Amino acid sequence: MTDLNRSSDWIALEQHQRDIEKLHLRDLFAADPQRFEHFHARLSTGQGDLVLDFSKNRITKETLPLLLNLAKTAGVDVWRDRMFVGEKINNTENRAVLHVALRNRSNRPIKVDGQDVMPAVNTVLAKMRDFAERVRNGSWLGATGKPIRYVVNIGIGGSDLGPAMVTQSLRRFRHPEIKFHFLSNIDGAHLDAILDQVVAEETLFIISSKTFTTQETMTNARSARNWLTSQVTVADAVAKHFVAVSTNAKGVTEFGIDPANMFEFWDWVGGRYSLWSAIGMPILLSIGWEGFEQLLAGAHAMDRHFAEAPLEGNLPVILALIGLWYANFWKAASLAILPYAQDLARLPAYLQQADMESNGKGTTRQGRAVQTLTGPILWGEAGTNGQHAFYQLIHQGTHLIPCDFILPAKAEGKFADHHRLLAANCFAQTQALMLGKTGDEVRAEMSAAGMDEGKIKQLLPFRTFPGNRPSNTILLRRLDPYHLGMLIALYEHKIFVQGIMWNVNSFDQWGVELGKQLAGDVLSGSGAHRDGSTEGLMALYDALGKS
Ligand SMILES: O=P(O)(O)OC[C@H]1O[C@H](O)[C@H](O)[C@@H](O)[C@@H]1O
Repeated sequence: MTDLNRSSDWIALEQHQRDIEKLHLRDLFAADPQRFEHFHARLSTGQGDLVLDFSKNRITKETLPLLLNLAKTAGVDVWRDRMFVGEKINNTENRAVLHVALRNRSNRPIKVDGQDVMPAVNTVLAKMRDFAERVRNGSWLGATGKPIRYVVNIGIGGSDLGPAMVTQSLRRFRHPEIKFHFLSNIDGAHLDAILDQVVAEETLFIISSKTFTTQETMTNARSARNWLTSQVTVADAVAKHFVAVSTNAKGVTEFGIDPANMFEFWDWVGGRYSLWSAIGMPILLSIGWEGFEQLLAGAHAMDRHFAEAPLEGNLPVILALIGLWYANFWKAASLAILPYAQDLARLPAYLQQADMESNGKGTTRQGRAVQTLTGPILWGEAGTNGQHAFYQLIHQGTHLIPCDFILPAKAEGKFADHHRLLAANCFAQTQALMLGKTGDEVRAEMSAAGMDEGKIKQLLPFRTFPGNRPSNTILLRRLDPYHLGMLIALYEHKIFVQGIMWNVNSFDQWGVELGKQLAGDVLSGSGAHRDGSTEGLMALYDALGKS
């Protein structure tokens, strides 16, 4: 395949960027009162509504068609179809990429190696449902006969971030009597802090690990097991207080967990795409089967849209193209995710793994060095908190930071009256970024406030805002399982499209291996890869640790 950045489509986009570089969004809006109409897309199903407003971007009506040409040249639609039929598009691991099968509520057969995966998916879902119902209704008892009141998920990366983010995001739908904790860090402080908040006899530990070999998870699991058996001394304690989610049945059995208490998934589920699988067990325990099914249904609705909608009206495709437009043609290195919903506070962390572990790559699918910038540095924080911390840089700093604002429309909960303020801030920020504030406006404002000319002159440069800073706004009808499913799947497919266009394999993660390997060397004292800095630090660590 020829590099996309040498194609005529790419060159046309470079030229187009130069042509519109000087245009200000203010003027583009003034020139086209219908700009919002032209530049927003919406997925409405019976149950859900998700709107993507991309009008506040540095684009004209020529931009998207040019980007769509590039998407077609890259074969986005062909690769998308290959994913949905279960082809092994994860070429470095020779695996299919089928998180879409986990939420395939139509049950249409999807085959891997000639075998339909749907019966196995449905069997595990049924087993999960049965188990979750017993825990939730109090009929699953701990070893001393008490119902479960605490769930501790032990996992890291994809076996932590998805369930933790979704459980927190769907706080309002949670089981009223069960508390959830997510243990991930190898730092004993994490385990300590969580064990302080639970009662052994009423605690269920879920060991979540695709491989069941991850150092952090296995260490925490062993320590948790020791703690539990020291607290609950009756026979069979582990069987009543530990379940496992994994693809590695052998590892689970060796750990001492009954295969009956293991929930399986498969190698065609990437860790960072696994919350829809048995890895979602904490979500299911928290919100119950109906909620979990809604989460799957919302994602499935987005899958169908992604699979079926023409590229020009396809939300994940549009979001991907706009991201690529900034990364490759404006050299914007980062992307800020700004959810205006406190319950979505972990979404940026979740998307960091989803996006950066997927597209943070420098090697093409064919094994050559990529020639363009690839996955963005993703970061963010819930609004309005971020406004009082880092938005300064987004408004007046020297970096171009494209932003995704995310807002549920429905005001809910005990203090729903706050929601108007929240929404007003969200809209105002996107507007401020886009419009900025001209010198004339600042001057008029200051003189209206009675400021003298000397002061006005002095402060003018500091109080002007350049504006022309781009953002998308994603509006959800409400924050519920269905809409969250839509939202997560939107980003998953966005990442997919960008990975195809950058010609990287979004579904491996070799980049995390070296650190793991060296940690092993350091621990064993083999010193195989030692250097002066590391030697020095380790010696001081030993000395200071003993002082
Ligand atoms: O689920 P596990 O096999 O324990 O893996 C947990 C995580 O660790 C790995 O190092 C990868 O970077 C992640 O993609 C993965 O989600």
